[in-house]
Amino acid sequence: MISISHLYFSYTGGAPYLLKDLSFDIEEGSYVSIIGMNGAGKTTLMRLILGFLSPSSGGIMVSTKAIGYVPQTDPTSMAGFPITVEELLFSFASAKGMPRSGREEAVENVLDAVGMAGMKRSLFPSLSGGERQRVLLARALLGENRLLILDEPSTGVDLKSQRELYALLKVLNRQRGITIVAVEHNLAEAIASSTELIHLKDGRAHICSPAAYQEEEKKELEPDRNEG
Ligand SMILES: Nc1ncnc2c1ncn2[C@@H]1O[C@H](COP(=O)(O)OP(=O)(O)OP(=O)(O)O)[C@@H](O)[C@H]1O
Repeated sequence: MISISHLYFSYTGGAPYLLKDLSFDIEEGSYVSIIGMNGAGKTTLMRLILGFLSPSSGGIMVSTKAIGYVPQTDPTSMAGFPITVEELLFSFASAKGMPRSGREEAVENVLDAVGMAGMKRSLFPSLSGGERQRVLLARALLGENRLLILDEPSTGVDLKSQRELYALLKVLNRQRGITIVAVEHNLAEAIASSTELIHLKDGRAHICSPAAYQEEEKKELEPDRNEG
């Protein structure tokens, strides 16, 4: 679904590169979390995949245009803009050029999918962090999107709502076959939810299963038994 080949990127256009010679594929139906230290380039890689940035060299191929993007929720945004959940989704459906006749059903369906149908008349700014995140997820699902790209989905979401949110993402991935790519600070959830991890370190990408990642981390923490 996404194929990255010998990708180099720097914000200055030349060396030193933030991302160096990245090559990997993200298969349809996978749930991939991009992890790494602050400043490792996670958001940059996500923006490259979304096409908001262009590689310095190398290529990125994304085989679908049906991409839903879930940005980080900002609790202060839209505070003075009293739009209801339903209105927010209608305006997005309309901006996407979705035919008027199908909009109501499409909005109902995506709100159902994220468990927010009962709150469609609520004002968006009055919702909790977790509820807002669900509405943004619903918005990203409009138009039968098959690829969801999320930027730190648990930011501003309390622990209980985080658990619900990741359970929902897993259902969308495992049961509906939606491919998920998430920039993730929440390592525990990344390990529990993902089928693969992309670990960015020193400009390189290490692709591994969550189990292999945990094994590697354990080895790094263990004292070297052969020493002494
Ligand atoms: N528009 C920009 N122009 C120049 N440098 C930038 C720009 N955006 C990010 N950077 C720099 O690129 C590096 C990687 O940033 P990026 O946001 O991709 O990292 P990250 O892994 O997402 O970090 P974090 O975990 O802190 O969110 C950082 O050193 C950052 O300062």
